[in-house]
Amino acid sequence: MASVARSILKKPVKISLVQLLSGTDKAANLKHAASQVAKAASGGSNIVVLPECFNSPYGTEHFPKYAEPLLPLPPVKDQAPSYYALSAMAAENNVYLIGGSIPELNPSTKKHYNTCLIFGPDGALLSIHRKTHLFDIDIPGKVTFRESEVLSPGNKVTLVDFPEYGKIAVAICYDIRFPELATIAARKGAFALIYPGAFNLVTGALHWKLLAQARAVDNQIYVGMCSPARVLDSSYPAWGHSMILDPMAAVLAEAQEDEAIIESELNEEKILETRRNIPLETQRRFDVYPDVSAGKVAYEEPDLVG
Ligand SMILES: NC(=O)CC(=O)C(=O)O
Repeated sequence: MASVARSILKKPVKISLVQLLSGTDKAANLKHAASQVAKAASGGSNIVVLPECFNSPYGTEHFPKYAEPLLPLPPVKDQAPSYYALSAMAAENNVYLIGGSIPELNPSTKKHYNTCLIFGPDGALLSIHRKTHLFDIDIPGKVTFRESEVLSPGNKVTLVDFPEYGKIAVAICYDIRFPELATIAARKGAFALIYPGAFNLVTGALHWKLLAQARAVDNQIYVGMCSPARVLDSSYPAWGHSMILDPMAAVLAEAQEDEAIIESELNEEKILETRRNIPLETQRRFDVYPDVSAGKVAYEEPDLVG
């Protein structure tokens, strides 16, 4: 039997997911995001989450046009308006901000990424997650998408320490389909898995809630999935239905398709109770499936920040 890191949530924390309505005007998107983050914070949230590609439309044709150079950190102010807008949103509202994602350009390699920036309440950058599994699918006649035509993948599991509360794993959208990433983060002590994500009307209807519940029930921790609001006349209408689930995979809060802010309070007792009642962590049989735990984990690699 294997021992695992306990999930630690030092004190209850209120989290808000902003299901944001974005359009084609980046400056307007940033301004609107700032007003919605302020609204979420004024309701008492300590952690606020924005959706995938909150500053731009979602689509391979849009990524290069909206991309900002972030490296070397800190980025040049007038080239990275989204970075500085997110930092200001966190500082002005005294919240931790999981800044959805933005298209990123690495100016030296010319590679593009789908990148989440995470800021602390003082406005300092805490971590960066680049979407690790690119969304390349083809369901004939329904949905075809090839992020890899434009984007490069990130290469790590991102576990962010929020010193007052504990650790949160952050990944983006298609990353949720890979349970290994979530399980590694949970074993390293995360109390929540947060996924900014933009599923579509085909896969959203089939898999969005299923995957959220699967990751919660696999790992017995909180899960949050934060979508853009649905814009039916856009090239990629998002599924919406941002949701927060508890460690038993019960839905605590769910948006519909329109812009909305959903919130929940997370506490450690619910994690511990779930793990007491269904004690998966002491029942695992790594002697039967040792390869699952033996892989080299890129989480150990240096983060871009720090
Ligand atoms: N947009 C994504 O990255 C993922 C998605 O829509 C899906 O997995 O389905």
